[in-house]
Amino acid sequence: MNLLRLAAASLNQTPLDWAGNRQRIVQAIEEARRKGAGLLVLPELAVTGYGCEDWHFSAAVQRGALDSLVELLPATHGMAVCVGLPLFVDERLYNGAAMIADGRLLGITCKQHLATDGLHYEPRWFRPWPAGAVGAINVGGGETPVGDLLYDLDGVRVGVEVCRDAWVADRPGRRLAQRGADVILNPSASHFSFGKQDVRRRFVIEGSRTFGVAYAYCNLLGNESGQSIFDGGTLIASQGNMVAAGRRLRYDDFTLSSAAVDIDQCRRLKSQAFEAGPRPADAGGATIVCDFSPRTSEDDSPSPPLAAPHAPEDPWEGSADLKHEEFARAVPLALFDYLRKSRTRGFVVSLSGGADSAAVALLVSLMAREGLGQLGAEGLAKRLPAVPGLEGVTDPQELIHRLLACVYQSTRNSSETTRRAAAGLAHALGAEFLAWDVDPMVDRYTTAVGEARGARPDWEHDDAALQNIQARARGPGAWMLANLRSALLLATGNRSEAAVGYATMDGDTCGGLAPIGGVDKAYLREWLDWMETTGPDLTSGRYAVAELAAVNAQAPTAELRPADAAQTDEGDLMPYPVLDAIERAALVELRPPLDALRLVAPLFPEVSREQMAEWVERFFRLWNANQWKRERLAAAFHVDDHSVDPRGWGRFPILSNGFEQELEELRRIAK
Ligand SMILES: Nc1ncnc2c1ncn2[C@@H]1O[C@H](COP(=O)(O)OP(=O)(O)OC[C@H]2O[C@@H]([n+]3cccc(C(=O)O)c3)[C@H](O)[C@@H]2O)[C@@H](O)[C@H]1O
Ligand SMILES: Nc1ncnc2c1ncn2[C@@H]1O[C@H](COP(=O)(O)OP(=O)(O)OP(=O)(O)O)[C@@H](O)[C@H]1O
Ligand SMILES: NC(=O)CC[C@H](N)C(=O)O
Repeated sequence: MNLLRLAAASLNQTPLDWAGNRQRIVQAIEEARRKGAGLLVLPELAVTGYGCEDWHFSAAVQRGALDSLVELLPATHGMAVCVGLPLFVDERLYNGAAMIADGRLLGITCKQHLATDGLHYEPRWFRPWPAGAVGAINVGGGETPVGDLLYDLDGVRVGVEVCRDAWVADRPGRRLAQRGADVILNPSASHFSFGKQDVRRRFVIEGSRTFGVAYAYCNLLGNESGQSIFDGGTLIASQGNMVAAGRRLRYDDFTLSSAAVDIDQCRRLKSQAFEAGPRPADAGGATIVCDFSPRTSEDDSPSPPLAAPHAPEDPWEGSADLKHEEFARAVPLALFDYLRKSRTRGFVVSLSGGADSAAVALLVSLMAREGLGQLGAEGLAKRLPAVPGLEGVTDPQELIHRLLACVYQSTRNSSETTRRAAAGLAHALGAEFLAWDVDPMVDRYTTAVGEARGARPDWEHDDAALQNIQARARGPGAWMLANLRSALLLATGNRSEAAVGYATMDGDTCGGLAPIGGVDKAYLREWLDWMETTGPDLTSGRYAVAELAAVNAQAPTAELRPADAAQTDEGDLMPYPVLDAIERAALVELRPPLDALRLVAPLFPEVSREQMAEWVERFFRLWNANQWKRERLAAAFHVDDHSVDPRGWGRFPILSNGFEQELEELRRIAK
């Protein structure tokens, strides 16, 4: 048998953390060696971190990456390892993946298809490497080939697709297979979004089947640099079957999977099924030959196909509620890494008893529970050295009490229902709960401004100003509490309200981080219902919060107008499911108002066309008027396939003509 034990590791890296990134790389190499692996793939740009932003341009960073690579060489003794780093060649910067074998740097493959989609802006820093081209650079005093390379490790031929290379129709994998690749490695930095792992599984399995290779995929893990979440979730496929799949969304520094693949069987499949045509004479590229053999010991056997294409330890991956499970894991992990990497001591949430702030507090508690479940008390305390007093805390409620403070801030328009819901939820989670009244502050401002202007604001004429002063009066106290605890103030805004600016700037937008800014309100309410009755299947068991009933029973309301106005969000705006449908038509599909109406109207047959036209117009007007606000919202995690965050997915001019002509057309035709 011609067996090779392949390993793929996901790493929780941090931009510019030279020593830490190296340490995790070395730990993964050691673990792979313990598992008997001969070849290991590590994530894209793992040496520097993927999210270095404009510091990718820095010559010092580029030199630091090569120095780090040279330092790593001895750690690869007895193994072949592929690891990503930026590379400056002939006045241009490339996204590279170095292949090291038994301490020797063989070459660096460069990414051919840069990520430009969604929240990726790679072409700002990197250039795509032309297929077939080969160059050279000097690393550590030696000439190293770079570019479109195939590595021949004592007869086992290994090629590399760097992340997006595998997402395009014209995959380099096909040419690598034609040139004789037995194995393709994919070092990735592929951000989390709902359901996306299934796409990755498909191209890994299909790559292995159609190219007749063994395919090993790895990704970054956790919240690397602030906003993007990475799943981890290593994958290894052979002959069209998944043979290893790592666990996703873990709190570890790294995770590793390995599988033994039979190179002879891959070659058999290739000769029987791969439409390679004649071996191309002019495909270009270079094959780097090395006498190091990555093959496994005699007593290994080929790994059998997995029963399901995900980690066998994680049945939640096959759940009908996968989206809810993913949300309950991805955002808490992102919060954990944010807390850890920002070296702050915990979180503060202004808790209203409504859905948004309840969801934010709940996500923090899920972070604490799952962090404790996965890492144990000692492991968790070690990962959060900036938070005092965590040593020996084994009770999740006690842990949450240390990490989360919630405050209810009433005005005369607050109700007993919301106060009780807030107190009940904070208690159920174990969070510290405080309450104070902000009415005196609201009164002071209203009186002072009114007296100075010679007219006290009233509800008939000054509705928005009187609402906003209440939301703003809640800011200073919440910030003060965050300062006192050296904690992060979490903003509670969701994507639906960001789309239409339904929030007070410097009021309920206060905060440094917006955990639910990436999801729409209709989904959030669905998730909260599920959290009340079912909940995720955590390490410590299934976790549902019955006390959410008091939150879920309410219609979303800002509670800013006097009680007799019976204010609701949907009364001010439109039903949230309608808002989300218009948002998708307008922001994802970039449809003008009339097209949006034609798309959305059939989804809600109970709504008259006139009413729907009014809501479509309202959406476009509010969307247009509030770009400036979105530019100032706290950073949100990217979790859905789109977002309204101008730093990431959704860009729009702050000033524009506001669809005036298109809205005129909408009104004319809708009548
Ligand atoms: N293009 C532009 N560039 C820069 N700044 C711009 C601007 N246009 C307005 N502005 C400024 O923004 C101000 C208006 O913005 P802002 O003060 O935020 O207030 P605004 O957007 O007018 O009103 C806030 C809305 O959010 C709702 N709300 C508030 C709080 C909580 C909740 C809830 O759901 O709980 C809902 C409230 O019912 C109201 O409909 C203007 O006075 C002006 O100074
Ligand atoms: N009485 C309150 N005490 C503390 N914070 C409040 C209070 N009222 C509003 N807030 C803050 O303002 C935010 C915005 O209110 P908003 O109504 O949009 O959200 P919510 O009350 O959490 O949910 P919902 O919209 O479903 O009622 C809240 O999430 C909360 O952080
Ligand atoms: N780093 C990348 O190349 C990302 C590619 C791909 N579009 C993804 O999101 O996974």
